[in-house]
Amino acid sequence: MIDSYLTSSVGISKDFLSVLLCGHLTQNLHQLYNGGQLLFAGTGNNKVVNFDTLLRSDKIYWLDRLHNDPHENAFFDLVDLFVAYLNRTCYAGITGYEFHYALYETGCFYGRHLDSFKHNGNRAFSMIMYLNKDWVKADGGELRIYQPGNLQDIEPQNGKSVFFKSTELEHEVLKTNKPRMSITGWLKTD
Ligand SMILES: O=C(O)CCC(=O)C(=O)O
Ligand SMILES: [Fe+2]
Repeated sequence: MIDSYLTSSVGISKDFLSVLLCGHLTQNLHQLYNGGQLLFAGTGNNKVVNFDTLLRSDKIYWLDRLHNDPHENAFFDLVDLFVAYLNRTCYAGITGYEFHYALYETGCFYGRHLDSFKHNGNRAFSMIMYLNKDWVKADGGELRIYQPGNLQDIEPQNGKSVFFKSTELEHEVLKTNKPRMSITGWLKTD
């Protein structure tokens, strides 16, 4: 993931999460969704909310070690290893992170945006991991990344992870034709 990030500014790994862990996390996400625990991403915030609800229609739930969920914790263990490696080899200076599950219902999208705004200024890197078995092109829901003179469309296939600088790359999620699941997060600096 880091190699491809260094060559093209967009890191992609096909198997950052194992198939087994993807299965468990997908199950968690289904349970949270069926239990009504996923909430519209803008809900309950400050004035940023109005802007967000026009732009995005995904539902989210924040992961937390305090949930004591073995699979969420296995996920965080993996992120800890990745962050330690990134800090050691690239002097990235990451001191924290935040991750949420996301579910885009059929017809949902997330318009073109940058992840790092004033209100979440210390987001350094964006990471997205997809939890969608048997995703095909007709399902839509690509992550579209804008680089100067170049559009990159990434299909949200199971286990695939994407990594890029939050302050630099604008991106959007194209309309999905079936429910689309992921874990999205940010590596942060002080
Ligand atoms: O799910 C994706 O592919 C991207 C999500 C995203 O851009 C975000 O949550 O900020
Ligand atoms: Fe984003």
